[in-house]
Amino acid sequence: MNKYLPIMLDVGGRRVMVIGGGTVAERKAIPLLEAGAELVIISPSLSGTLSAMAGDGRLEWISRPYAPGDLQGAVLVYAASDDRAVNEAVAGEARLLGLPVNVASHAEAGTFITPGVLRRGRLTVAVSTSGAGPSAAAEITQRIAGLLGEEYEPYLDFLHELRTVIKRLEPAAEVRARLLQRLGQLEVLDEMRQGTFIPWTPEKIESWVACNREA
Ligand SMILES: C[C@@]1(CC(=O)O)c2cc3[nH]c(cc4nc(cc5[nH]c(cc(n2)[C@H]1CCC(=O)O)[C@@](C)(CC(=O)O)[C@@H]5CCC(=O)O)C(CC(=O)O)=C4CCC(=O)O)c(CCC(=O)O)c3CC(=O)O
Ligand SMILES: NC(=O)C1=CN([C@@H]2O[C@H](COP(=O)(O)OP(=O)(O)OC[C@H]3O[C@@H](n4cnc5c(N)ncnc54)[C@H](O)[C@@H]3O)[C@@H](O)[C@H]2O)C=CC1
Repeated sequence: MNKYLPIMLDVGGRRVMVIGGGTVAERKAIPLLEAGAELVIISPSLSGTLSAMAGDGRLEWISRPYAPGDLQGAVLVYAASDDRAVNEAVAGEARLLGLPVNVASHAEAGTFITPGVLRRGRLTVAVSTSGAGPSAAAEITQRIAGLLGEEYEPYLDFLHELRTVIKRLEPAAEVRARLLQRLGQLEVLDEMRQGTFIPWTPEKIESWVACNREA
C-alpha cells in the first residue's frame, strides 16, 4: 500500500527535463523553477506562460519532439506530453539511466508522483493520495491551508535563527538538545498569530540561551 517514499529533494542548479509543454508541464515546471532547477523543456509547442518564461531566459526550450538520448545530464525527468507512447519511451530511457521519472498520463509507468503542496516560508506541507485522487489531494491541501496561517513563515524564520545560534554556541550535544526542545515550547507562534510578537535582539537571544542551558 505505502509504495511511495516522501522526500524533500534539492534540485538547485541541477538539470531537470520536462517533455511536453502544455498545461500539466506548466504546473510541474513552476515549482521546479521556484526550487532553483535548471529547467529544460523539450516540446514542439509551449503554453503561453511557459513561452514567456522561455523568452525571459528562465528556462531552456528545445522546440522539437522528444528523441532518445535527450535525458543525458538530467537528475530528474517529467514525461508530460499528451502522447502515452512518447511518455512511455521517456520513462524507458529514464529507467535505463537510473533517473527518477514522473509520468503524467499514467503514473504507474513512472517512479515518482507529485503531491499537492502548501508553503509558508520554510514550512512545506505535501499531500499525496498515492495517486488515488489527484483532485482530493488538491482539496485536502486547501483545507490544511486554512489551518496553517501566514504566521508560520516568521515563526520558522525565528526557529531557524535561534537554532543556528544554539548550534554555533553550544558544543555539548546534551545542552543543545535541551535548548532546542525548549525552543519548541515557547509561545512565539501564538504571539505572531496575535501580532504581539516583538523581535528578539541578539542580546535577548544570548540571554535566553544562557538562562536555559541548565536542566
Ligand atoms: C499520480 C499523479 C502523477 C503526477 O502527476 O505527479 C497524477 C496523475 C493524474 N492526474 C490526473 C488528473 C488530474 N490531476 C489534477 C491535479 C493535480 N494532480 C496532481 C498530482 C498527480 N496527478 C499525481 C498524484 C498525486 C496524489 O494523489 O498523490 C497535483 C496534486 C499536483 C501537481 O500536478 O502538481 C495536482 C493538483 C495541484 C493543486 O491544484 O494543488 C486534476 C485537477 C485539476 O487539474 O484541476 C486532474 C483532473 C481530475 C482527475 O482526473 O482527478 C490524471 C488523469 C489524466 C487523464 O484522465 O488523462 C492522472 C494520470 C493517472 O492517474 O495516472
Ligand atoms: N498528472 C496530472 O496531474 C494530469 C495529467 N494529465 C495527462 O497529462 C497529459 C498532458 O496533458 P496537458 O498538459 O493538459 O496536455 P496539453 O495538450 O496542454 O499539452 C501536451 C503537450 O505535449 C507536447 N507534445 C506532444 N507530443 C510531443 C512529443 N513527441 N515530444 C514532446 N512533447 C510533445 C505538446 O506539444 C504539448 O505542449 C495528458 O496525457 C493528460 O491525460 C491531465 C491532467 C492532469
